[in-house]
Amino acid sequence: MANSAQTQELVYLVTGGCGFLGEHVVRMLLQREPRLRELRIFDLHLGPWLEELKTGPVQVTAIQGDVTQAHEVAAAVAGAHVVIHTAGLVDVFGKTSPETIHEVNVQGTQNVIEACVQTGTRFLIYTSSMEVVGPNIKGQPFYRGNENTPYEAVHRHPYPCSKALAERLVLEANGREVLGGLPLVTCALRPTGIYGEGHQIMKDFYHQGLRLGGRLFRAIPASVEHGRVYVGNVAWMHVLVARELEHRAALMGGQVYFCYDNSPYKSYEDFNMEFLGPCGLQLVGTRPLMPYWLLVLLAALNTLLQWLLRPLLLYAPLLNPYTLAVANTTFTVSTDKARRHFGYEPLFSWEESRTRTIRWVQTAEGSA
Ligand SMILES: NC(=O)C1=CN([C@@H]2O[C@H](COP(=O)(O)OP(=O)(O)OC[C@H]3O[C@@H](n4cnc5c(N)ncnc54)[C@H](O)[C@@H]3O)[C@@H](O)[C@H]2O)C=CC1
Ligand SMILES: CC(C)CCC[C@@H](C)[C@H]1CC[C@H]2[C@@H]3[C@H](O)CC4=CC(=O)CC[C@]4(C)[C@H]3CC[C@]12C
Repeated sequence: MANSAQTQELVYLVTGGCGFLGEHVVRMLLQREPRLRELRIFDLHLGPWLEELKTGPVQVTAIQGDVTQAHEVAAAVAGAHVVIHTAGLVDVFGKTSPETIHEVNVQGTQNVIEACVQTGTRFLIYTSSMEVVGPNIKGQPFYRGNENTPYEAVHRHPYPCSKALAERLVLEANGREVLGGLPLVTCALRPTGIYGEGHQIMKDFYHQGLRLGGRLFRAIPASVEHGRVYVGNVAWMHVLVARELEHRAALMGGQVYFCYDNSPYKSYEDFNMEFLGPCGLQLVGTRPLMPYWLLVLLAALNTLLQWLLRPLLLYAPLLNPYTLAVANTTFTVSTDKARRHFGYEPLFSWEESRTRTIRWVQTAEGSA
C-alpha cells in the first residue's frame, strides 16, 4: 500500500480498469505507486471487487463510462496526471462487428488523446499488442524479434487493424501541446499473449479438458513458438512506464515497448499445459492428431456457420482461420528495450508466475 512518508499528489486514470489486465494494473498501482492520491477506474462494466479497494489510503473513484463517448472520457480525464488506456474490445472470434471494434479501439483511443489535450493531461500510456506487428497475413514467423526487427506488418482482421491504427494515433500524438502549453508524452506497450489470474481463455480450455475426461488434443505442432507474458509483469511494466515517463520524456516519448518476461518459449498448447497439467489435464499426442488441412477446413466451416447462423444466434468458436493462423505461426520476442529505457525487470519470476496461475486455475475449478 502507499507509503505515507511520500507526498500523495498524483491522480491516475485507468481505462478498462475492470478487465483482465486492467484489474492487475489497478491493484499494482495501489501497491507500488506511493505518490498516488486518487485512482480513477473507468470501464463500461464496473466490477464488485472495486468496493474492497475503497477503504485504503488512496481515493478510488469508479467511473462507469464508454470510451466511444468523448464527453464521458473528457470528464474522467480532467485533472488526471497520467492516463493508462487499456480499455479495448479484444475480439478475434467474430462476436462483435468490425465497425464496433473500430469504434471502441480506434475512436475510443482518439477520444482519450483529445481529452488529454483539452484538459491538460500530459502522460498517456497505451496498451497496444504484439498483434500490431504480427503474425501477418502471410503467416511469416517472427522469431525472438525485438522492436527494431524488420517484419512485414500487414493485417486484414479487424482486431489487429484497430490496434495498429490506435497505436499510431497514440504515437503521433506525442509532443502535441496540451492545455497549459506543455507537450503530451505518450508511449505504447505491446504485450504478447497475456496469461495469469483472470485469463478467460485458459479457464475455457480447462473446462473443455474436464468435459473431455481430463484430456486435450494437440492441434498445433510443438515446434511453433508463441510469445506469452505474465499479467503481473505486464501490469508492472505499465506502472513503471507511468512513473518514469515524466523524467525520461525525451527518451521514452513516442516509443513502443514489447512486454516480456522470463516465461519460456513454447507452443500455445504446451505453454498452457504448464498450468493445466498440474491441474490434472493431459495433452494427448506428441504431434497434431489432425492434419493441418483438416483444421483449415474446420476453421473455414466455422466461419461459414457463423455467417449462416448470425440471424438466429451468435456462433463464435475458438477456432477460425484467424486464430488458427495466430496459433500456428511462430511469434516470440526477445528484447531488453524496456530495461534499457526505464529499468524494467520482471517483478514475478517464471516460477512465481506459474505457481500463481496454477493456484488460480485450481480455485477457479468450480466456476465453469
Ligand atoms: N489478453 C491479451 O492477451 C492481450 C491484450 N492486449 C490488450 O490489453 C488490453 C486489455 O485486454 P484484456 O484485459 O485482455 O481485455 P478485457 O476484455 O478483459 O478488458 C478490456 C476492458 O475494457 C473494457 N471496455 C471495453 N469496451 C469499452 C468501452 N467502450 N468503454 C469503456 N471500457 C470498455 C471492458 O469492459 C474490459 O473491462 C486491450 O487493449 C487489449 O487489446 C494486448 C495484448 C494481449
Ligand atoms: C486449436 C486452436 C487453433 C487454438 C486456438 C487458440 C487461440 C484461441 C489463441 C492462440 C493465440 C491467441 C492470441 C494471441 O495470444 C495473441 C493475442 C493478442 C491480443 O492482443 C489479443 C488476444 C490474442 C489475439 C490471443 C487470442 C486467442 C488466441 C488466438
